[in-house]
Amino acid sequence: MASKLGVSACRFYSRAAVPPRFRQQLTRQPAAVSGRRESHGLYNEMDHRPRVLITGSLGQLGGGLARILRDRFGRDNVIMSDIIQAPKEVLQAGPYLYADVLDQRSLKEICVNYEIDWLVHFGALLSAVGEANVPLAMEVNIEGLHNVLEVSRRFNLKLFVPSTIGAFGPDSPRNPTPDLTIQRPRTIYGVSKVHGELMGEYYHHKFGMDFRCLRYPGVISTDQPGGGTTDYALKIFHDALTTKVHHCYLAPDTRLPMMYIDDLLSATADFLEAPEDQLKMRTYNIGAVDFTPEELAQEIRKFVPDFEIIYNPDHRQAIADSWPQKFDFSNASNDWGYRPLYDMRGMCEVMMEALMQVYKPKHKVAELKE
Ligand SMILES: NC(=O)C1=CN([C@@H]2O[C@H](COP(=O)(O)OP(=O)(O)OC[C@H]3O[C@@H](n4cnc5c(N)ncnc54)[C@H](O)[C@@H]3O)[C@@H](O)[C@H]2O)C=CC1
Ligand SMILES: CC(=O)[C@H](N)C(=O)O
Repeated sequence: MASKLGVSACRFYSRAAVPPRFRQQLTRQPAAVSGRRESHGLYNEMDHRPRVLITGSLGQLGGGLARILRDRFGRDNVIMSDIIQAPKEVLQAGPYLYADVLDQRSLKEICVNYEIDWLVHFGALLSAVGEANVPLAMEVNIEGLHNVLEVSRRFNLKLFVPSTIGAFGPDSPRNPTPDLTIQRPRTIYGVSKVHGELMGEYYHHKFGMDFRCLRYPGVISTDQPGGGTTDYALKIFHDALTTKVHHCYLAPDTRLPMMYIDDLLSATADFLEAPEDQLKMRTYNIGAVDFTPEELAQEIRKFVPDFEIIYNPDHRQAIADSWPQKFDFSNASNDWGYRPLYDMRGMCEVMMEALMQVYKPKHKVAELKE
């Protein structure tokens, strides 16, 4: 497991903007990725690696994806962006820009000036935060999506937009939830994500856009989550290693699909690179495990035997009760070879190992079991 720890145990960040002088110095190695547009001169024309822009990249998922894509395509070919100031580590790790997805003109400028080929659209408000501010969620998640769709159409970009288990609702089959079924979500987050799936597929059929979408489950990592309904499954690990008590806002038997971040990031990078002829659909479910808070607490007790969980369900319970309990991701496995590596035990081990590096000096934890 040790080799995997570095992937998720910290965030990866870079420097503020790429000045023109820096861009002119860029030289890149040839590689076999087709579909690269003609260069207008700032970059080496022999380089066929894609240049990728990630919006909303300072959240839970963006830094990790940037690191994987930089390993594959080169440091300077992956441009992180967001509307907040980046920490020093981000600024040192590669290009970082201010980019507001509500500003279509500046997105266009970035795509032209940096010769962007692929756009990964992570800028969003998650489920719990979205319910607390519906007008802002509509702006960022719907108007922001319209902007990236238009920019991608205009400049012939490959566009990746993640969706979520939250794109399903109480009328959907919940155990398991297939790719194609009833979707009547009850949150603005879910409504905006179904809208994103349908708009992307429409742009694919109408304009031939290479739109790709994965429906993610709750993502487990050591990082700070963005304000979703599945966030308890991250905080519980920190609490287990600090106070040894977790106050859970969901009921003990609330089952939700989840996956460890390393699986999610490799799947996303592989899906981005999958040849078009392998894709029978544009939107796929992916997942790995599903568990309840009580099952997760039991697993954590193998590492911290006196760990306690106290249940106080709040408004997030209704959201969780309307979401899938188990995801059917067989189409992703069959069509483009998706295979998660982490089961629940492996995920708990890697989380505990990573967080013990952070908390161990202050807290004694049971030895990891073989
Ligand atoms: N983390 C998870 O468990 C899951 C995430 N997803 C999706 O994956 C994507 C990324 O998720 P996370 O990294 O977890 O989200 P996050 O909430 O941690 O980060 C979102 C980022 O978007 C940025 N943002 C907000 N308004 C913006 C604007 N106007 N312009 C540009 N950026 C803006 C925020 O500053 C933040 O850094 C989202 O679309 C989310 O819906 C889907 C399912 C599960
Ligand atoms: C599953 C998600 O989309 C996200 N983590 C949330 O809980 O809102």
